[in-house]
Amino acid sequence: MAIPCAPFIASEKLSTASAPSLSPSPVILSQDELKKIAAYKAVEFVESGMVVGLGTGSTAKHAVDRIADLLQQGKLKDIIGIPTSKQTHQQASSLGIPLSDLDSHPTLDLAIDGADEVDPDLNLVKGRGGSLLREKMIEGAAKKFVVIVDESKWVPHVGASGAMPVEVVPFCSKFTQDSLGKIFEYAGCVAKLRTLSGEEGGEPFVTDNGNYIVNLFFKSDIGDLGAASDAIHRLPGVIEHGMFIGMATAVIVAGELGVTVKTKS
Ligand SMILES: O=C(CO)[C@H](O)[C@H](O)COP(=O)(O)O
Repeated sequence: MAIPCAPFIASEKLSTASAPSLSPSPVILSQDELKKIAAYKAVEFVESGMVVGLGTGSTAKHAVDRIADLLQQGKLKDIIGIPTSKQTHQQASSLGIPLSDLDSHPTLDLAIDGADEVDPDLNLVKGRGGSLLREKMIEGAAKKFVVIVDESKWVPHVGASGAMPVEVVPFCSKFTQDSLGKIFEYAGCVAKLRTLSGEEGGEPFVTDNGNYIVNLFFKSDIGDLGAASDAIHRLPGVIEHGMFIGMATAVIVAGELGVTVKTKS
């Protein structure tokens, strides 16, 4: 594994400014504080001169803020950020991070992003924020992809905690939705078009690329992820799915007991 792990201490204690020194009662950190801790740890991997993929979502937002702070303090220089969504583009440009894209920078040194699920093999579900296509393109082009999560994202298998999103073309999306459901009938799949309101029949959510999202909900483990991925890709109406199989170089997990880094063995 190329990623250096020395800066990480497995189960390292979290430092909390507000923790009373001799108090036996534990300090309960909010989920957002845990996300921030994981994000700040990941930014320790960013070095001056790097081209860095900037993820999307509430965890990645902390990493973008941190990179901007370090640039402002002069502790980082000459960073080029590649944003994975319009939302992140907006955040990073408002903070003064120089930005580019994959056309101009086809190889990234590092990408940092959150995830919706992480399984024991470090396979991910991403895209519940709707940005899975750009995330997969950009993070797939990175030499190292560091995933930042709080401990609630650990799952025993992909799809265990909720939706696995699939980006589809708007043309006859009902047909594609039904076809996706049929592929995973064996796992009790329910396929639902993502709507702005979250209500069935509502106005569809539209991605940054002008497409729709079909959320797949599984009642049981879908099994072989490679086979599942191939089956989804064979459907012509599909653009991309939210399973990030074997893509993570490292996963930084912040929990009540500390920060751990998981790498593929
Ligand atoms: O894949 C994503 C967006 O498309 C996000 O990384 C994922 O949804 C995690 O979000 P958060 O950090 O807000 O929990």
